[in-house]
Amino acid sequence: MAILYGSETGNAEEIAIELEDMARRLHYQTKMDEMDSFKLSDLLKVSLVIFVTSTTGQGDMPTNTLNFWKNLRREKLNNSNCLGSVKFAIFGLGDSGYRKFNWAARKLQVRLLQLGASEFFRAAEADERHDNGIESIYLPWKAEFRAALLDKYPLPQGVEPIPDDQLLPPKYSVRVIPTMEPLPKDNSAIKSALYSHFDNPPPLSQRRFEYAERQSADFPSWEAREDNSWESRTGKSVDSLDKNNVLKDHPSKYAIEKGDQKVPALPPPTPLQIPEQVIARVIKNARVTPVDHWQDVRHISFDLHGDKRLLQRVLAMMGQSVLSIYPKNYPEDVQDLISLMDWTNVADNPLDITIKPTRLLPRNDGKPSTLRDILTHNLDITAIPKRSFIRQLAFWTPNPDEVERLREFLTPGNEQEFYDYTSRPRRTILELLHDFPGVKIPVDRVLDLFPIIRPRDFSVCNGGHTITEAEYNLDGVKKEVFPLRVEILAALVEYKTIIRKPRQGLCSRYLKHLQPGTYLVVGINPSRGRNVLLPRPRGFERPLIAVATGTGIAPIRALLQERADYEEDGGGSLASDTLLFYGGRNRTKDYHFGEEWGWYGNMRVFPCFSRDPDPPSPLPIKEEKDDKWQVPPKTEEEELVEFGIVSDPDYDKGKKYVQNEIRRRGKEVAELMRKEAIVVVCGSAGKMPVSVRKAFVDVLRREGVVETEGEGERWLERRVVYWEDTW
Ligand SMILES: Cc1cc2nc3c(=O)[nH]c(=O)nc-3n(C[C@H](O)[C@H](O)[C@H](O)COP(=O)(O)O)c2cc1C
Repeated sequence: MAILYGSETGNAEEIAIELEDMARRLHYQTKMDEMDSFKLSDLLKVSLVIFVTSTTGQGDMPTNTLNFWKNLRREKLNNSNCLGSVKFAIFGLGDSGYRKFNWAARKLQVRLLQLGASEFFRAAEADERHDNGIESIYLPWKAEFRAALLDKYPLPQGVEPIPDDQLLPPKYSVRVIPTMEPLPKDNSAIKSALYSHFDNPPPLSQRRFEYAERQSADFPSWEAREDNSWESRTGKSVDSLDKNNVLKDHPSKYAIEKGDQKVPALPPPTPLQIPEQVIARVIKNARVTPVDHWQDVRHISFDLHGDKRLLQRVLAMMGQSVLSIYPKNYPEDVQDLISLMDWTNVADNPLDITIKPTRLLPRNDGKPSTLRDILTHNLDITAIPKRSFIRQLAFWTPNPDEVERLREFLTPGNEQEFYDYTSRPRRTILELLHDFPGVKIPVDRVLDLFPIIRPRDFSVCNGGHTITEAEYNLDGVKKEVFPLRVEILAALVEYKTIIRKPRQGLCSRYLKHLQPGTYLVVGINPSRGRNVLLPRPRGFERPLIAVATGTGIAPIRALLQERADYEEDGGGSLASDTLLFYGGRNRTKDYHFGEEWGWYGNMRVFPCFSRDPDPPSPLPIKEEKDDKWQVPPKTEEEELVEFGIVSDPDYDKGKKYVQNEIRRRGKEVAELMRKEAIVVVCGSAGKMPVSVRKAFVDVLRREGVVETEGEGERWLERRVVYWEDTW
């Protein structure tokens, strides 16, 4: 059985892990992986395929399915019945707050059926908005699915399912290499990496990175060698800046500072092979909201260095790109886990990893990772524990009370208790392990147990010439590659939970403490909206109606800067053709980039702040003509209801939201809609995009562009470009 998932934040992956565990207990040979790791022809080699996929973007397939999906959609497969022998089932994950609920799963199902595959069990569509989340659909579906498997494909006589309390063999293979043991003969990569960096030079990007570091005037190598205050001051690990050498390759033999290692406050730079990677040097990390504001929003600038071709590609993305930051765990948390699990003696030995999850990125210098490496860079030890983690944990404690408590969480009917212990207080894996001191996870099971850290994506918030404005010289040294400047606007996830513990997202904590001068390895890719928003040259000559709430302004600012450049370059005139609706809480607190909008002569900005006391701007003057909106005359209250301004009293009443403002500016909006504007809506998911779309349809009707709501919807689908990026 193949279990193939498409997942952005790990929910679908967790379901896939659970389904694999179930299938292994029914004696299936399984292969569980990202959809993209599977070729179409591989589908013909397995008896059953389970697809588990979430939906992202606006009804889009997740990133790790895009290759597979592209292959599946190839035109030459049409009418070929090429998947005639494939039997499949689909579990979809979505959020009914989005218009295109569970579209990825639906699209996949339709295409598989078109190509002749048959569905051997009913598809399910889980909704994150459901009271008990995805589980409320998943748990009963899984039970039925298991029963259907046993019914349709019964086990041979005398063979029983493996009970849940019996340990399955590990899926991945991890072994600690004792320091003095001769290296495995069959593993020449490890051998050469350990013994000689000449055989195995680091990739060019790593060498450039090290070169840049050494050239940097603020890297005092002598000071770094004499004491490690530099390390704790800058958070950079000195070791990672050194050339590969025998001292580094055999630290236990040659280490100078034995026993006197100060733990740096921040994790060292990522030594991982990140796809589409560039080196980013932090230039600025400024909090842009006042300290008394509830949310810490950071405006962070980076200079990008790296492969020239990739940098050219970044330029071509014209600000419509996404920076993927790979957060890491803090040394103190890693050490805490190492001590808790009794791994101290092996934590810094190289590991021999032969079978590993696809998403586990190897080191970029070809060297074997140590346990401490993978705990720092690869494994998410502060994630909220999922079911599959707890299930496995019960095997690793000798304490029967702990086993019982762990198993209780998973007993059907105890979903609420599980939720109250894990998600509600946002308890971390590390905290859970402190609650169960009997648990000692063997090193060879770490990859089976811990989830892998996912990169966090941030929309680049600058475009046009601001991308190429970075200094060509770094500390007076001529660079061999030219840096680009990209900026992000990141709202940090920090809050107190019901157990009153302050919480920080893994990436938020990492970003919060990033110091200027720090180097990171990041990924950069075009945003999903790029092709929609930037068709040259016509795209820039079309009017723009932009709607942003909070940090949703990021991709819009990049687009505005790109368009302004186009105009300056004589590409065309955008005069009076841009409307920006911005929604925040308070003008003085979260009007991100508000001071910049005056620079654009051709743009009208309508900011609205839900928590500011200033009154909403007056309703538009009604035209006293013969249109049907005139009769019968309405009271002001009725008018507010009609225009949807108070349609949802709890949400809208007395407040200023972007959708209200769109209705108030109906004339200007309709004028640009008639000129086939590009409409972009960015910010929080849920009610905002739904209300905004409704407001646009109302405006089209009210201004006589269309007659009915259905026509209004069609106008938005076909006559304008309508792009949503909400999360
Ligand atoms: C940026 C973003 C866009 C989304 N778009 C949709 C959508 O168009 N339709 C839908 O049903 N769910 C949508 N969702 C909801 C996800 O499918 C849902 O949260 C799911 O549990 C995520 O699973 P994953 O972690 O495996 O990706 C979206 C979520 C995010 C964060």
